[in-house]
Amino acid sequence: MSFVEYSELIQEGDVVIIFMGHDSMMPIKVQSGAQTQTRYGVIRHSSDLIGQRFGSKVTCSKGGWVYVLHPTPELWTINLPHRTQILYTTDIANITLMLELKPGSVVCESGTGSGSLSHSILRTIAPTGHLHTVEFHSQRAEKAMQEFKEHKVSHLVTVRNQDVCKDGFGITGVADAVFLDIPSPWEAISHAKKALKYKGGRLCSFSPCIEQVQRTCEALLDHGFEEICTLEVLLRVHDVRTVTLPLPDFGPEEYYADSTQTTSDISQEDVNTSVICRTATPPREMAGHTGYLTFSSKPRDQRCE
Ligand SMILES: C[S@@+](CC[C@H](N)C(=O)[O-])C[C@H]1O[C@@H](n2cnc3c(N)ncnc32)[C@H](O)[C@@H]1O
Repeated sequence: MSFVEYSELIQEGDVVIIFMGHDSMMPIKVQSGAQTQTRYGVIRHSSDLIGQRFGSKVTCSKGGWVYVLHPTPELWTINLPHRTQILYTTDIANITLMLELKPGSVVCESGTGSGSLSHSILRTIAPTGHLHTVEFHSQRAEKAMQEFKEHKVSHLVTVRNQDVCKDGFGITGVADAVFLDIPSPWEAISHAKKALKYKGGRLCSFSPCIEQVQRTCEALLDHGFEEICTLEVLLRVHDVRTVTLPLPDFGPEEYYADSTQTTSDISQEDVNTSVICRTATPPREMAGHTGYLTFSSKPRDQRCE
């Protein structure tokens, strides 16, 4: 199992997502001889998991069943152990699109945090790209390295335990894109510029407060970045329900005289009845603020042509 390649069968050491419902999942590491307790009973790793197909239905000791899913970055984001605030898939999808990430991209990221975004970046840039991720909290950097190894993506990522605002990303002129999720991104813009390719590249900074956005935009302008644009991505979940609606009033009966349908074709019952239909309504209020995403482009460095 790897986060960047699909495997058919579950093996010792794999991470498996135990799916008990859309809002009830947990990640487990498969170890022969180990057991995992669920509300449906025990799952025995040796007999119930190892050698089974990813996606199978597994019956637990109390007779209930769960699905055993192959991990994906999306499933990891909603199941990972939180060491920090994390980015969720709605923002991650836009970051991936707007940074123009693709297989082979070289990307810089800081801070690594809990590695939620890192896993999505890695899946997108595999098999030939590379992620340089910088985290100044030593235990978080250590834990991220360990997870990348367990998830078989460590060949695609370099974790540096340093302050990105002081020491930068540790590379010069090779990145296609830079992503910042730190409290003072404006202090890292010069380092981002240095890390990006001489022919240019894309930058994104995530900040929850508009004052942080303002300072970052000023720093981006000072360093010659172009196409600066800030987005807030809101997930609008529509509520699907059944409603009863009165039939529309098409006016007095004589109006039917000109139509192909005559009044005798329409029964009084039809005219007076309501229709039952399925409808979807958006929420009246949106309490979904995560943060602002500020994107910009570094233009080609004229001096290096
Ligand atoms: C909100 S978390 C990042 C979460 C990450 N984007 C994710 O999706 O899991 C911010 C991280 O940045 C780190 N950090 C803050 N300032 C930093 C700096 N100057 N250099 C390196 N890391 C920094 C913090 O230690 C923290 O782990």
